[in-house]
Amino acid sequence: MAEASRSFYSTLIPHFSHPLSPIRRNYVSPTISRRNSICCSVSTTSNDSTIAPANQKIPWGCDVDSLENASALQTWLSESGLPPQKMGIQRVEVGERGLVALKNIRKGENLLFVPPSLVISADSEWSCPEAGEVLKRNFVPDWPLLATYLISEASLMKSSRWSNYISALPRQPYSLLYWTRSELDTYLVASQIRERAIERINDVTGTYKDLRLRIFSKYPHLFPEEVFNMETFKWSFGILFSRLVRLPSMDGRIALVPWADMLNHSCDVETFLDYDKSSKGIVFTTDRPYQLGEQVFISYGKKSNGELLLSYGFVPREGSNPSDSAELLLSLDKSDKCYNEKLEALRRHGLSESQRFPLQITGWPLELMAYAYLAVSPPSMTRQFEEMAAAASNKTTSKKDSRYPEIEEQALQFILDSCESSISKYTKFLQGSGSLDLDVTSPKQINRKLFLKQLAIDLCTSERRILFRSQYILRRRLRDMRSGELRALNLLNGFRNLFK
Ligand SMILES: C[S@@+](CC[C@H](N)C(=O)[O-])C[C@H]1O[C@@H](n2cnc3c(N)ncnc32)[C@H](O)[C@@H]1O
Repeated sequence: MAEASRSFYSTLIPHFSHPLSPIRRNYVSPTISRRNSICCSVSTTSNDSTIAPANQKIPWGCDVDSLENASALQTWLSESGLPPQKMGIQRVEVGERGLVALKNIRKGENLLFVPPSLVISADSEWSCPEAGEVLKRNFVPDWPLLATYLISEASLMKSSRWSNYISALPRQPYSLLYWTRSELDTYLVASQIRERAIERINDVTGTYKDLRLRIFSKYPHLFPEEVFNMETFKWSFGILFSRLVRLPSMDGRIALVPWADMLNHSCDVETFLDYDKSSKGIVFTTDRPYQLGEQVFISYGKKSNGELLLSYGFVPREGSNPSDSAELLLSLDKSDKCYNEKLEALRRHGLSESQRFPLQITGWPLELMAYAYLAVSPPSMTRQFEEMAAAASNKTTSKKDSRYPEIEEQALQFILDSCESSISKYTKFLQGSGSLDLDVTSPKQINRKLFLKQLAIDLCTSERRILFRSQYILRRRLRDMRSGELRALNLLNGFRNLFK
């Protein structure tokens, strides 16, 4: 459940990179439910899955709302050293299963303690030690290592130490990893999160293919294809994306924390899981009081609605997420006389001809403005291309707030045009999708397609709202700027007439 976005909280994580197949680094948004949030169904029946046909059923895990497996997990955890807790697993309104207060809880109270012996990390012992040694000898990084570990332990069923934990994990975790390419293309046509989902799917596919080529194929007795295949990797990565925790007090180590990973996300809370050095366990302290029976939440990090959909498969209620953002795509004009010079300058700073920038309801980043200056600057400003490109990159060292008054109006108009073309894509999708308003909290209640469509509608509505706000601000600024110019021109003409 961590996020390795730029801010490294102990959040539940989506971002991984692996040296086997280098991940493409994008400009990451700095910051991404109706009544209650709704999740995406993952039980795909179509066979146009981007990764692999989803016809092979994962033989482990349970239905996402299974309380039976969750209570077996609770019993096993208590027997294995989990101290008595102030919360219990129950069916909940937000997130299907979750943790609920078993007594009144004060603000600032420590609500959870999971000993390190019950945590899964890259250092965990393998039931099949030989398999673990092979991966470590090949310097497989933490993300793919943990994904392989999870499959390896899951395949051992009852003989794995983690059998009760794995049985309580969702058989089909929610996330955009489970949307087929045609679902992404149809429902997320307007949103930039579609690109992020495709990149992520490609990264997972690439990681699996690299592991297969370099390791699994060489040790088929340790990694048989019936067990270690694309489908099982999709499952294990889905679990990692939606449940992994980054622990700041352990140098940002990533881990699966059974029990703690039953906590659902709320945009209203700011508490995170972390390792507590004095009590030597994973803890979390409440930032508000809870009453007996109330659902307890943590924060998965300051993520936009799109990022939450991407990794966790749900979209918070419109306007309820202060970290929400919508990505705006800006591109250089290919017919620009200085196109090549601008592109080279961008490339020198790790950028390309098209870049995504996050817009928030409160405004947009300086990098976006710098990119816009570069995009509209005339040949006479060639000498400034370099500093504009540097400011457009997200490197903290470059000066970002340079202003170029002579092209400010064109830059703002350029952003406005991109904003309006993006709005029209959202509007086309939303109008085409009709006013579907399904009051559902479980994917089981509804046909998969309708369910995904509703998620897409929720996402697009919230992203378009941010774009509308930016459009309003941009139009107002341009209007003020132009009326100011007009006034100055009138004044000048007045003087001229006077002297005539
Ligand atoms: C770390 S798990 C939390 C426990 C999970 N509910 C379970 O029963 O296994 C993260 C998953 O919980 C669900 N979830 C968490 N917060 C949610 C929210 N605010 N709204 C809807 N679903 C949520 C999503 O399915 C997400 O992928």
